[in-house]
Amino acid sequence: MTKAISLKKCLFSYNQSHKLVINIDQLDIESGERVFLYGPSGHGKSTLLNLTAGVLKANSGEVTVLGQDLTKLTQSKRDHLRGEKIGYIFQIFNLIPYLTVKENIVLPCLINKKRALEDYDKQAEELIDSLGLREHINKKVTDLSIGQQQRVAAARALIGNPEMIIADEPTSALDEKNTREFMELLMSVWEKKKFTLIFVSHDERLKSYFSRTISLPEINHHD
Ligand SMILES: Nc1ncnc2c1ncn2[C@@H]1O[C@H](COP(=O)(O)OP(=O)(O)OP(=O)(O)O)[C@@H](O)[C@H]1O
Repeated sequence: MTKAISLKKCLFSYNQSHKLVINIDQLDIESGERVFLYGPSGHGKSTLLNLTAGVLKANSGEVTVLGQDLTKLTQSKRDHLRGEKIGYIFQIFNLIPYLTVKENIVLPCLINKKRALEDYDKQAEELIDSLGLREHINKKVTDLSIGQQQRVAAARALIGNPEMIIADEPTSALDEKNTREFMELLMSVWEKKKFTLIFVSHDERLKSYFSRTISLPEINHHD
């Protein structure tokens, strides 16, 4: 199996002279793995996701993501890699309020050519069906419930078949029923596409959906 993510002796602090927020000796995630990353607040979960998505750059060490060492790439090359190969689902959904459900979903294809498959319109339609959004397709996203909005955000992350999906506490605004529905839909799409899935939550009950659990306090020896 090839590695989707490999961190070696990775150190990161928000300010060079201040405390280490990330101090990870080794972390490997295989392509196609579904990984549940959990840990209490402040243990660096979002920081680690931002390092693997190339939003942040490690102070030292190696952060190899989808075959490229991000510590050796410029900000703009890291941005390109993220736009082409990584779908990000946020805690706050970051949808564009004045666009419809479908317009929000196809946005990555308009911004990034490599995400724009020839049949991206067809794929948007398929995701709309898979995620139970058919009756809402032409509504503005602000007219949707919170659970529905998070499914739009998931479809937007999934369009264009990114190799990796990073989800940062995507269920934290959802109630129990919507959380269950969201998890089941995300897993049913994973069954079809087998992308690498890195899912962060402080809610340990969700770990049963994943093939591996990583406890951040066990691997991150931060200050
Ligand atoms: N932009 C920033 N500038 C300086 N320090 C930051 C910044 N973002 C986070 N931190 C600090 O880095 C540490 C890790 O934060 P991070 O958000 O990665 O943790 P987390 O595990 O995701 O927490 P939560 O579960 O509360 O979201 C915290 O001590 C936090 O205060």
